[in-house]
Amino acid sequence: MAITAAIPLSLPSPARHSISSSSSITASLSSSSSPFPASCSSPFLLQQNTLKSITSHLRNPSIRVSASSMSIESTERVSNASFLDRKQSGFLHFVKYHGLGNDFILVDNRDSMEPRVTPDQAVKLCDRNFGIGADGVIFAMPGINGTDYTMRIFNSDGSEPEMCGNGVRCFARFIAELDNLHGRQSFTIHTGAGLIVPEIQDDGKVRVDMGEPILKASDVPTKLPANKEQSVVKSELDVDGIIWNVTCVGMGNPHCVTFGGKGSQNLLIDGLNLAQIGPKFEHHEMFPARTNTEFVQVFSRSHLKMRVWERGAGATLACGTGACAVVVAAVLEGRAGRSCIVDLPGGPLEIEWSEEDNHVYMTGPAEVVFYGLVPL
Ligand SMILES: N[C@@H](CCC[C@H](N)C(=O)O)C(=O)O
Repeated sequence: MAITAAIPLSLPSPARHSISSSSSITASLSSSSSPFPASCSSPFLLQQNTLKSITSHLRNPSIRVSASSMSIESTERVSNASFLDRKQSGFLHFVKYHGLGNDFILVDNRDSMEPRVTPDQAVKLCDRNFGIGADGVIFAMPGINGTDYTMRIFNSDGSEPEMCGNGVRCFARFIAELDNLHGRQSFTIHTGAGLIVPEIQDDGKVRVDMGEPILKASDVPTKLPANKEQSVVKSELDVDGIIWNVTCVGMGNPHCVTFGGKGSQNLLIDGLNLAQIGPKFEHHEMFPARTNTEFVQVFSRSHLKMRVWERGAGATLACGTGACAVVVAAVLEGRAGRSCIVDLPGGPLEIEWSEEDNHVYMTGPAEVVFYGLVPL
């Protein structure tokens, strides 16, 4: 088995970056039994371990370092073609991205509506010990219904969600690398949650029109009793005998947002044992499609902090759709205004629920982690 990882040493800016002209380095590794060298348990460790030894050679653009188990060449010497254009059968070319630590394997699937990776393979690729390690696998596919692209995603458990906010920002940066956007910084994406429009800003962050939140209980979906507006706001949910107050919001995918239990003032989220309580929300009978759950602490009317237990992925460092759902829930419960900074374990997101068009707008970063090649 073999794996190749190309390591970006200075993070590229989106539309201007081309892989072959960057200062990235391609490392090819071979091992009879493992995709990684003995000293590395994952491609990310490879990046950490090899960075020190290769940075000293960076000033020479035609560097070539060889060792019995490893060869490192500048991309200029390897190929003039894009890394992702070098298709080899039996191997998957991918780029790993993250949005505030919510990490994804991005696959160029623009030639087919059939995902290149099955759900079972996605589970293996996402494994943090035996695979690449990620919260999900995202496919860039041809657009349908007049859109420029289609985005599909598998969670790390192989299930397929309708949408992913951090994933869309990564998707936008991936497309900017793959396609000549002719100076355009914005395009349209068809997702399971409908039309999504990201825009790459000059500072490299991505602002995404996430569309309108879904509040109708049966559409979220939740079986919790709805109020007269047909939504579930600050309703009681019994989780193993503990009563939580929850607001249910759909951002294409389902979210259950809680600011605390019955009678409690302000939830202190740092002390929560997510691994213990998260699955009880996710698989609660009130959520027929399972649910993502956000636990929220309020600092002010424009500053919130959340931790998330994701459906199909567990505790993650960030959740874009979750942050959007949190601001919608905070507004509905009268806890915050429509424009908030939401702190997540991986960093902050700017969220605005526009009064004008009822759409939610999310702004945040998306970064390359590394380029890779893995046998399927
Ligand atoms: N992390 C994502 C959400 C990914 C999908 C989620 N696990 C689900 O099953 O709905 C985000 O940033 O929105």
